[in-house]
Amino acid sequence: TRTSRPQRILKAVQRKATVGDPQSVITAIDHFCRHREWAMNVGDEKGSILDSVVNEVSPVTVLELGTYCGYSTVRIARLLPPGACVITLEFNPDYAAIARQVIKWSGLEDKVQLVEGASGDCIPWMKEHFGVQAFDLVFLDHWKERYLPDTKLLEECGLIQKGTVLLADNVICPGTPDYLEYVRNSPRYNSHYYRSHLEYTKAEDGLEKSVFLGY
Ligand SMILES: Cc1ncnc2c1ncn2[C@@H]1O[C@H](/C=C/CNC(=O)c2cc(-c3ccc(F)cc3)cc(O)c2O)[C@@H](O)[C@H]1O
Ligand SMILES: [Mg+2]
Repeated sequence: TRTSRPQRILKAVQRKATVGDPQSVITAIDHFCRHREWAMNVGDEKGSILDSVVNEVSPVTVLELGTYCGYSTVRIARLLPPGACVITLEFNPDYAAIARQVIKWSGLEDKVQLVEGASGDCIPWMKEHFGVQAFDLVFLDHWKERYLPDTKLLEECGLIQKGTVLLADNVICPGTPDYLEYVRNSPRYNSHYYRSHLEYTKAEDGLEKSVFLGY
């Protein structure tokens, strides 16, 4: 096919959503992915759980690993008060370009810093480049085998401190067994599994919320 799936998702947003209205962007993507073409957005069901965790944490600085088309970036940013922001990492330049347009369409560009690069390369620069002390919330939704190494890297860089909340997508499907084992068995995390479904399907999936308890 001439266009990519992310390009078709952006077209659906430009056709169906209202500029400056984040909810209409979310609704347009969910409708397209449910009725036209499945895509790996966190989706509406798990997205509502993400919303509730964002509202509970009311974070000032959020880190998202894996922007893709920016669907969860918009979900998170729309709930942030003035002065709060989400830094989202994406190493695929084509996806990053689409996500920038989706985020712009939603009118939330002032609350979002999209960084093009691999998480393993960017995380060590977070403090220096963005003046981040520690993240209040980290949403993990990138390559599943990167969840654990990046969590350890965030710990080593002092970007996870007492009270930081990690929220991980897809802990059942596709699954992140080594990450789950780590956060569930570590005495330094308090973990909770939110049972749900794989986006736009009836398959089981869920989000794991892990609160760092400090050293
Ligand atoms: C180290 C590094 N640094 C920066 N960006 C990175 C990065 N590693 C990946 N990225 C970026 O993040 C997104 C990748 C997301 C990976 N997500 C999934 O694979 C995924 C898959 C499913 C799924 C479930 C059942 C199926 F049958 C098929 C697929 C559902 C999901 O929700 C997923 O998230 C993508 O935009 C990629 O470029
Ligand atoms: Mg996912």
